Amino acid sequence: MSDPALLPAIVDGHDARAPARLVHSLRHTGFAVLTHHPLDVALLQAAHAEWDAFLGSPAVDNYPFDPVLQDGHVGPERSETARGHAQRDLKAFFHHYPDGRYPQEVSDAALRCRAQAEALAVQLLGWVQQELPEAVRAQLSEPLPDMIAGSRRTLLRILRYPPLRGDEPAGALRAAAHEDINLLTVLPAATAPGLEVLGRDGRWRPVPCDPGMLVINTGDMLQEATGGWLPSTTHRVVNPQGDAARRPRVSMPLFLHPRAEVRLSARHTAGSYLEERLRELGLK
Ligand SMILES: O=C(O)CCC(=O)C(=O)O
Ligand SMILES: [Fe+2]
Repeated sequence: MSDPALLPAIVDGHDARAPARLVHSLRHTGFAVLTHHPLDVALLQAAHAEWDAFLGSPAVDNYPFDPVLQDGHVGPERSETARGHAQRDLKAFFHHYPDGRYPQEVSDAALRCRAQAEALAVQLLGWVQQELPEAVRAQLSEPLPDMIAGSRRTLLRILRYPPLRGDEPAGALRAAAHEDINLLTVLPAATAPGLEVLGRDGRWRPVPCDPGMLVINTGDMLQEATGGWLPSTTHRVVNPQGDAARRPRVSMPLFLHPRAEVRLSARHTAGSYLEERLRELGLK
C-alpha cells in the first residue's frame, strides 16, 4: 500500500495553521500544495496562453540563450540533460532574471505574476524560518527571507513542453528526475498534470495541480542551509498518454536564489554552489 503520509499536503493559505502544515509537508515529502494563495489566477492563465504561442513560434530565436548571463531561450534540441540521464528533456524554456532580457512579443503578464510570486516567496520563507527547530535556525547565516532580499538571481523559468510527436527517443521524459538547485521553488499550477514526486518509499506520486493551486518544493540550497532537516526532493514531469499527448504543457516555476555571497554552509556560498551545479547540467 502506498503511504498517504508521503503525499504532499494541500494547505489552505487562509488557515492559521498553514505555516506549520506547510513546513511539516516540506519536511516529510519535500513538497506542499497551497490553496487560497495571493496570485492572480486569471493573470497567470493569460501569461500561460501568450507564452505557449510565443515559445512555439520562430520569434523565440530572437533571444538565444546567453551562457554567461544564463538568460533567454533554450529550445528542445539544446534542452537540459538531468544528472545521471542520457536523454535530453522534451522541453523548451525561457529564463528571465531581473536584469535580463524580456521579450517584446509578449505582454508584461508573466512579469506581474513574477512580482506576485516573489512577494509570496518572502512570506513562505518567513513561515519556514518560524517553523524550523531552534537548533537548525541557529545554524543559518541569516534569516531565510533576508537571503533573497535584493537578490538579482531569482529565476523565472517559463517552460513549454511541446506536444509529443511519437518519435521521441526511448526513455526521454518531459523532465527527467531531478532536484532543484535553489532554496524554494514556487510553481503555480501548470496548464496540465504531469508533475510527480518521488517518495521516501521509492514510489512516484502525482503532485495535485488543479487550477488555483500552487506547488512549493524544497531545493538543494535549503537542504544545504538546514543541514538536511528540509530535504530536497526528486521530481519529474511524465509524458502524457492519449489525447493529452497532443497538447503542450506550460508552467512557470520561480526559483528563489539567494544573493551570491550568502553563506549556505561551511563549505558553500550560494554562488559557489550554483556554479558547481550549472556545470553539471551543461548550462555553463
Ligand atoms: O513543469 C513543471 O511542473 C516542473 C518543472 C521543473 O521541475 C523544473 O523546471 O525544475
Ligand atoms: Fe524542478
